Amino acid sequence: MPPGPWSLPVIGSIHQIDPKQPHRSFKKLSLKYGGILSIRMGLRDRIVYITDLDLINKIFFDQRTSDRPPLNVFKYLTKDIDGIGSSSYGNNFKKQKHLIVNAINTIRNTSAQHKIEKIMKQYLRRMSESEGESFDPKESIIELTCSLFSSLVYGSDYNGFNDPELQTIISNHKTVMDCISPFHPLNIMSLFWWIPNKWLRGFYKCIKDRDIIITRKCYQTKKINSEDKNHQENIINILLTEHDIHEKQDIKNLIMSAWTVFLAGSESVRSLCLWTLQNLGLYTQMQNRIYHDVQTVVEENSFPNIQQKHELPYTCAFILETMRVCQANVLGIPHCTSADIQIDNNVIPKGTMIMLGFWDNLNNSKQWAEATKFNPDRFLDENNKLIKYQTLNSFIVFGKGHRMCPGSSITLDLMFLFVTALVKCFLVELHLKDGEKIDTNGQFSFGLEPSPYKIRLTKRNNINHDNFL
Ligand code: HEM
Repeated sequence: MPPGPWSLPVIGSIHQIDPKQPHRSFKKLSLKYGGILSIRMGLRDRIVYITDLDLINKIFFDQRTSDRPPLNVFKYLTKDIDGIGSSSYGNNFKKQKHLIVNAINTIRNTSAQHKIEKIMKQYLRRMSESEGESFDPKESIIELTCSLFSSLVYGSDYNGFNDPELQTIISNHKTVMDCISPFHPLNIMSLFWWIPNKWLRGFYKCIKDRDIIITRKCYQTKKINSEDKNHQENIINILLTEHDIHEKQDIKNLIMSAWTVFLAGSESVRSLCLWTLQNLGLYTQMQNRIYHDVQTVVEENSFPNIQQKHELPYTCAFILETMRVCQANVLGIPHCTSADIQIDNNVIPKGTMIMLGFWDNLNNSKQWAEATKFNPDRFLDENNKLIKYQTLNSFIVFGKGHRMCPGSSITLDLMFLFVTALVKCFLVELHLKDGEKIDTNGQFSFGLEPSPYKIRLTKRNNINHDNFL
């Protein structure tokens, strides 16, 4: 095993990791032990942490490092059904991933614009009600993202954010995300999975609710009106109708994969929306530039269209730079070895969990000039065209290779419509008390999200909100 800190009985070296900023603790350890190290957290075997970019890229493309660790929380979440996020690398995984990638692409080409536009309008109408007041945007962003992904994945068409089913999904989602954190007591001390406790009770209730809701969705989705198919298309429907299903297990796997897409998508986009709002408020000149570009490209009182992404490269660069500096998945999603392997002179046994230094590489001066500076222009070439992020070796925001995120393109579509529509309607300002400074370090739960902050939205004068919304 690679070198690493010594460990205490029971807790291992968990005391050396700050649960609010684990990526910074891991960075400190890597300065001492190098680009690959091992550490014991709690009662579990040593895990391997890798921050060396060349090694990370090898991990992404090696089948033997493309399993997921058998974490208790994943096991109970998925009930041992092989959904896309948690299943081991193999034929079933490859089939599921292929189906999911195709389903997401179909949605992008059919209903995405219609669905996102409809829900963004609900969100903007809601924001107009609190116009001029200062507020914490977190709750409304959770409602927005859960609503968006309920629509994209299940085809849910809620009449506003107060819908009781949507509210149940939101509250369960919060509980599940807390329990998934690698630093949650349930994941550090596996003992808690067998002793009755409040976390377990909350967790099981969410899983029960989820199963009831998804089952209902699967029945409802069959009723899609074929005349308006394009607008109503959703991921569950595509998966269940367009692919050969030979056995019951296939259906279970597909449904679990769709739920994973809901969970992974809504959670990552939620965090990204919050970072984006914060950055729009922090960098007002950049917000003005985005606004000016949007006014030039998007017609008066028209809602922006995903196709206009190509005409608004600075807006896309702003989104990519937010992802680089404010990467939510600071430690990625853990990988696991499926065989004994040798990495950089170290023998890593089969079944070892591997965590990757995403944040470290995205905020490292070795990879990015003036890495700590927020500078969207780094994603534009000399002709002001957007540089393809796929060509940048160190832009590992979505991972690469076998376990790469299947939601990368739809994330950019969603974020593009979020930023352009919001900025077209409102001036976004941070609300800070006298002398107050914003904490840009963020707080870790499952991913890294901004510490609480308040914003104020002011309506743009030259837009007719009634026509636009
Ligand atoms: C801010 C946006 C997002 C970021 C930064 C992000 C990042 C990531 C990362 C780093 C991984 C793990 C890669 C690895 O293990 O090597 C991942 C996996 C995954 N993401 Fe995303 N993601 C985002 C949005 C989305 C969206 C919108 C969806 C769904 C539409 C999605 C669905 C998934 C799924 C299902 C996996 C598991 C893939 C697998 O295990 O093979 N993500 N994502």
